[in-house]
This record gives sequence, structure tokens and C-alpha cells, in this order.
Amino acid sequence: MKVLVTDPIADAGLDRLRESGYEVETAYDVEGDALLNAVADANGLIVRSGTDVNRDVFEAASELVIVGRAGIGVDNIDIEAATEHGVIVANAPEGNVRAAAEHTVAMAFAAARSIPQAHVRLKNGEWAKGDYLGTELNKKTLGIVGLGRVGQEVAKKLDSLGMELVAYDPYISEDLARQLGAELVELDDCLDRADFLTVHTPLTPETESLISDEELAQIEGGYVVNCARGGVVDEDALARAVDDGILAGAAIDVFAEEPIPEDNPLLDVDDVIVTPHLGASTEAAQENVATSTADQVVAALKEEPVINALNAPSVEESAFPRVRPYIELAETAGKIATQLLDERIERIEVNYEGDIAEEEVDLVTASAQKGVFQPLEWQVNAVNAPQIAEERGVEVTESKTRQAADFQSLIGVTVESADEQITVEGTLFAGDDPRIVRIDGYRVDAIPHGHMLAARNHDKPGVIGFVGTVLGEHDINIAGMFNARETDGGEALSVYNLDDELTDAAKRALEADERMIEVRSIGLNG
Ligand SMILES: NC(=O)c1ccc[n+]([C@@H]2O[C@H](COP(=O)([O-])OP(=O)(O)OC[C@H]3O[C@@H](n4cnc5c(N)ncnc54)[C@H](O)[C@@H]3O)[C@@H](O)[C@H]2O)c1
Ligand SMILES: O=C(O)[C@H](O)COP(=O)(O)O
Repeated sequence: MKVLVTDPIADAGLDRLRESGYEVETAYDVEGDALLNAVADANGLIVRSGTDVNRDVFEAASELVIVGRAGIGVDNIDIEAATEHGVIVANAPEGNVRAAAEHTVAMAFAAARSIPQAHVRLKNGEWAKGDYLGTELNKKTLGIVGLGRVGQEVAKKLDSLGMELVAYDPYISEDLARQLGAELVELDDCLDRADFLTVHTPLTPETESLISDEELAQIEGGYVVNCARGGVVDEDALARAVDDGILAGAAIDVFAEEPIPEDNPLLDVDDVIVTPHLGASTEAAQENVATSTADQVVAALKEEPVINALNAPSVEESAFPRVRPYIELAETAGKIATQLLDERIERIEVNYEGDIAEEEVDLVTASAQKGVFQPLEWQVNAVNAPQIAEERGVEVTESKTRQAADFQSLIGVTVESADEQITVEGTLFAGDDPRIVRIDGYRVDAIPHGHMLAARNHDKPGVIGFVGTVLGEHDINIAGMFNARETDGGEALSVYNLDDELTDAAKRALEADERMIEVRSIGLNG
């Protein structure tokens, strides 16, 4: 399997991929057709902020299982297109937080003391001591927009340096802000009170140009720091505000277009200091994000849970060994159920009984949906199955009961149409041996594997012999057989494991007998 890496990541990450047996291709700075060609046979793709992973990339990458983002921001990845193509997107949300926070603090100080400007003049032989009278951060108010991981780390650092903290973040609790020593306020209040404003939100339609002319005017006389994403602070408005003396200065690490074009207005304003997106560029941060991203790519390629998947259900690493066998069992039960139902599926219910009901089962439920849709859809997996259900208007419900009647753990997948429903229930014998133990209420003991035949018949003498004879005549060998009946002489259900697929001719021959009620071929391969 091949992992394509299109932005530079630390060697430790590349080594980890190679040690896991994957071919690693590095192709930095590729774009357009070159990127589409490189990704065509890649099973994994690792990027930073430099690669535009758009819909065309997903359309060209038919083998792609995961895009790993060696860092936090995923605004360069079309997650919707990834989900539609069944591709996991995962980032490394922890590894560069300290680096980003330290850079933010450094930029705030650098702007407040005009360090870059003084540095350049001194290097040019000019002792401009009298031109720089800086501002202390001590006792000033820091306005933080976005109090997530980086925002919180910045809050801790600048709180300890004597700043007053106010924060605007509509998605966090007052309690959390209070624990950090910050007052949670509305945006207007945050802007009015800030001597320094630092933004730490992702770039989304909601945050794009969140800080523009009007907002900058509210920070009059202060400084703006942006080490989050270009575009959250409007660049033209910021250049104007600093140039016109409305703001004392700004420190910017990230830009709406990167690498920054020469005509970016921020480059022309002396009191705007800039760095080329260096927030995450420390040795420690790069090693952290590279190894954590490589681990997630390896996990995805081994079909193990991807801890930081952004568009797929996941399971805690410690719980995975307990949940893992049920993932396949649920998929199998879903596959069988869907092949036993003729009509359009309108509802799926996944029921958990016993020990498994204690676990986090999002991934198991997604796998049951994958099983249900797989015989019907071209490319379905646990990433896009919930979306397929939503698009088709299929209602999916989950129920759990900790009490189990006959088995330590039992999973039931019910598929329902307008006038029919089928439930297939399975368990694990000895912890990892999957068995289908009930189909539509009939108690069976079927090993779900390969080709199967499910036959409903009137419970009359000679039926089992008849089925065996017909299959024999059509050269189909029976590998195993399980029979269950409602009542003596009532209806019976038999499930057969076959070495070969049930042919149409054999199916017709079985259906021709009046003792047979229904004959279904079930395929569990693929
Ligand atoms: N310069 C760099 O190299 C660098 C390094 C790391 C992270 N980053 C960027 O920093 C930003 C923050 O990263 P993080 O790890 O803290 O992310 P995070 O998801 O932990 O935090 C983001 C916070 O923003 C808040 N938020 C979302 N929409 C908001 C809105 N409209 N108004 C106010 N708050 C809003 C969220 O509630 C959340 O608390 C991201 O854009 C990330 O890409 C940049
Ligand atoms: O979102 C991030 O993690 C940072 O912006 C770092 O981006 P980079 O990996 O491109 O340096």
C-alpha cells in the first residue's frame, strides 16, 4: 500500500509509515494534474496546510482510505467530498498547540516592542533607540476570540504574565472560561475592552471576516494578533486600520492566500509584523503531529479505529479490542438482513443486548449500515454509510439493553420496508467466533460465511432431503446446515452454508416444490 505525503512532515512520521510496511512517496509542492496523478493509486494521503485537497482529488483517488492532516486546521480539505467518497479525514489536534500558543505570545511581544522593525534597522547599521517606545502586556486586557485548545493555552500563558482576560466563544461554557481566569463576554464587549486581540478560531463561513473595519475600530489604539487562519481578520481592513493609526500594530502569521502574494496589503504597512505561517514550526510540534498522523493513517489502512477521525465514528483505543469483533458481526447481520428483504428499506434498527450495550457503539452501528447498503451501493463504508442512510431518507435507530436473555452479548439488525421487516441477530461464541443465532425470530446457529441459502418451507417430511438432492443435482456442495421450526408441522427455516453460489436454475428448482415458501441466496463475500 502506498502513502503519499504532499507537504513536508518530520522524518519520525515517515519512518513510522515505512516501519509499518507501507511504501512512502513524498511529492512536495505538487498541484493540479501532478497531484491528481500522484494520488491516483495512493491508499493514504498526508498533508499540512499547503495542499488543496479538493473534490477533484477525491475523484482521482479511487484507492484512498484516509487523508491525514499533520496539524490542526482542515480548511484546505473538502471534508464533504471526502465523506461522499468514503474517505476518512483525521487531524492531529494536540501536537502543535503549545507551539502555536508560544508563537502567539512571541508575536504579541514582538508587536508591542517593535522587535522586527528595530532588528532590521540595527542590522542596517542604524541605532534607532529613540524611535521605539513599546507597550507592556502587564495589566493590559487580552481579548481572545475562540477559546479552544490554542486559545486556552494562550490564556494560561498571558494570564501568568499579568494580563486581564476577556474571551468571546459562543460554544464554550462560562465555567470553563472562569477556570482559565477569563470573563466570557459578547464579541462587542471583547473588542471594546481589548488592548490586544488574539484570534484562535478555525476558518469557517461563520468566522470568515469576523474581524473587519467596524470590529477593528472598536479596538482603537490596540494590537491584533492572528496566528489562527488568514481570512478570520479581513486583511484589507487590517492594513487600513494600522496604516491609518486606528490600531497601534498587528502581528500576523497566517494569510488568506499562502504563500502570500507580493501585493498583499499587509506587507506594505510597517507596524504590521508578519511570519510565514510558522506557528506550528517547532521540532517538537512537527515530530508530534507527524507521528500522530502516521499512526492514524496506519490504523485506517489496518481497518482499526482512527482516533481523531473528523468524519467517521470512532472508538476509544482501549475499548477497541472489545468492540472490534462486533463491527464485523454487525456488518454481516446487516448484509444478511438486507438480502432477505425485497422492498425499499425505510428503517434500520440496531439493537444491542448484554455486555456490548455497555460499550460505545457508534462505529458498530455505522458498520451495520454499511452491511445493509453494501449489496446495493457501489462504494460504501462506515464513513459514508450514515450519510447514505440520510440521503435515502432511511431512519436509523439504536437501542440498548444491558440485560441479555440467552447470550452474553447479542446484536440485532432489523431492516424495515413499508410492509415488511426482517431481524437478523448475531453473537460471538467464545468471544470471537461469529454466529447468526436468530433470523426473523427463528433460532438458528449459522456460521456467517461465503455463500448461503435461507429457505422457508412447510415443516413436512423429506424437505431437507429434497433441498440436498436439488443442490447436489446442480453441483452445489453443502458445507453446513441449520434448521429451525415454529411448531411441529408449521413453518420451518433452514440456513445452509454452500461451497458455491446458489445458481438461478437451482433456486428455480427449489421454488418449484410446493413445500417451499421462500428461497433466498445470500452472498457474504466482498
Ligand atoms: N499558525 C499556526 O501554525 C497554527 C497552529 C495551530 C493551530 N492553528 C489554528 O489555530 C486555530 C485554533 O486551533 P485550536 O486547536 O485551538 O482549535 P479548537 O477547535 O480547539 O478551538 C477553536 C475554538 O474556536 C471557537 N469558535 C468557533 N467558531 C467561533 C466563532 N464564530 N466565534 C468565536 N469562537 C468560535 C470554538 O468554539 C473553539 O473553542 C485553528 O484555526 C487552527 O488551524 C494555527
Ligand atoms: O492548523 C495548523 O495545524 C497550523 O496552521 C499548522 O499548519 P502547517 O502544518 O501547515 O504549518
